[in-house]
Amino acid sequence: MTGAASQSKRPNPVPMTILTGFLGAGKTTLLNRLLRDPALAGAVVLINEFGEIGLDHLFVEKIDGDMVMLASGCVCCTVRGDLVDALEKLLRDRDNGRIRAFDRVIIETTGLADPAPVLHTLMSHPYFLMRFRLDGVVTLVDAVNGAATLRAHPEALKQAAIADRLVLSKTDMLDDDEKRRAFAELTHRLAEINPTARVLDAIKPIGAADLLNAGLYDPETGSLNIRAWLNAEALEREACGVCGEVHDHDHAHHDHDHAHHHHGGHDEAIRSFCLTSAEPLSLDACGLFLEMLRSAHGPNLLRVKGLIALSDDLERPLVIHGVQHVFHPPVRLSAWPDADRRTRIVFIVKDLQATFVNGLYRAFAGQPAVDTPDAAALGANPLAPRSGGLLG
Ligand SMILES: Nc1nc2c(ncn2[C@@H]2O[C@H](COP(=O)(O)OP(=O)(O)OP(=O)(O)O)[C@@H](O)[C@H]2O)c(=O)[nH]1
Repeated sequence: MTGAASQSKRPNPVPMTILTGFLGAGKTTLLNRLLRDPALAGAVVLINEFGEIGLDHLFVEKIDGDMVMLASGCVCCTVRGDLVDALEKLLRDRDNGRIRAFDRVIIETTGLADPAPVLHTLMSHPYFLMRFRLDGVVTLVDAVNGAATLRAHPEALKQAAIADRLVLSKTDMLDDDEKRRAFAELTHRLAEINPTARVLDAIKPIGAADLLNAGLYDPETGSLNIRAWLNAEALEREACGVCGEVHDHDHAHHDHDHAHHHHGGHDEAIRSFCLTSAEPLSLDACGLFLEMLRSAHGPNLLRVKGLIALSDDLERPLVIHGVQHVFHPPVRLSAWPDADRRTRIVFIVKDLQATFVNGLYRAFAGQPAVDTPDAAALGANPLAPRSGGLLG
C-alpha cells in the first residue's frame, strides 16, 4: 500500500477530555450524570475504579476484566497503572475490532493528581498525536471547600489554572454567611487564576454539550475555533494599560514593581495575562522565543495558548499550545481566524512576570525595550537554546 493510501485509511483523531478536580470535588457525581447523556453513547470513559462510580444501574455487559459496556452504549474502562498502556490497549482493541469504534475519550484523573503529566502524554506521544486530539480540561471545584483547598493544595491550583471549563459543585450547600463568604473568595480567586475558562454551576442542568468541544477544533463546522479556544478577550478586557498585566478591579491601584499583594494570604504567584503584539516574529525568532521560555521557565508555564504572527508569511499564523515544558507541535494555519492580525498569547503562569515575557517577545520582534537585551544578544548567549527546537 502506498503511503498516501495508508494515510487515507487512518481514522480521524479522537477528541479527548480530561476531567479533573480535587478529592471529593464531585467528579464522579458529574460523570455519572454525563454517562446518561445520549451524546456520549459513542464515548469511552477511563476511570480509576468501577466501584467508585456506582455503575450497577447503568451496567449491561462486561467486555473484559477492565472494561464494561453501559446501557447508554458508552464503554467504561479502569486504568490500572500506566495511562499510556491503557490508551495503547484501547487503540489496539478498537483497531482489532474487539471493541466498537469510539468517538470520544474522557479521562477522569484522581483527585490528588497534577493533571499536567496527563496532558504531556497526549501532547508529546508521537502515536497519540496522530490518534487523539486534546479537546479540553474540565475541572470540578467544590463551592464550599474550594477556597481553602486552593490555598492549601498546589495540585488544586494547577487543576483550576489549566481548565477550559470550571464546574462549581455543591452550590446548593451555601446555606450560611461563612460558606457564602468562602464561595465569594473562591469565585474571585478563580477569576484571577484563570479568567479565560468558562464557569458552570453543577446544580444547573449540565449536559455533554456544555463541557465538551472546548478545544481548537469545532466539530460543527469542521474548522478551527480559535477565538473561543483562546478567549483572549476575557484577558484583554482586564489588561493593564501600563504593564500589559491583568488585574481585577481591586488591584487597579497597584504599583508597577509587579509585586502584586493580594489580601487573604493567597498563593499570589499564579497569574494570567495576554501578550498582544502587532509585530510579527521571524520563524527563527519564534523558535528561539518559545524555546527560551520553555527551557528556562517551563515549570512556571502552567498553560500557554496562542496565535503568533510570522513574518515569512503574514497571512498564515502559528497556533501554539503548551503545558509547562511540553508544547504540542505547533500548527501553521492557512489563514487568520478573524480580522485581528496581531499575535495573541494567553499565559497562565506561576512566578513569572508579564513584563519579562512581553520584553522577551519585543526583543525577538526586533523592538527591545530600554535596558533589555535585543535578539542578537539573546541569541549570542552560548547558554541559550538553539533555534528550531519547537518548530522543528
Ligand atoms: N450537595 C451536593 N453534594 C454533591 C455535589 N456533587 C457531589 N456531591 C457529593 O460530594 C461527595 C463527593 O462527590 P464525588 O462525586 O464522589 O467526588 P469525586 O471528586 O469523584 O471524589 P474522589 O473520587 O474521592 O476524588 C459525594 O457524597 C457526592 O454525593 C453537589 O453538587 N451538591
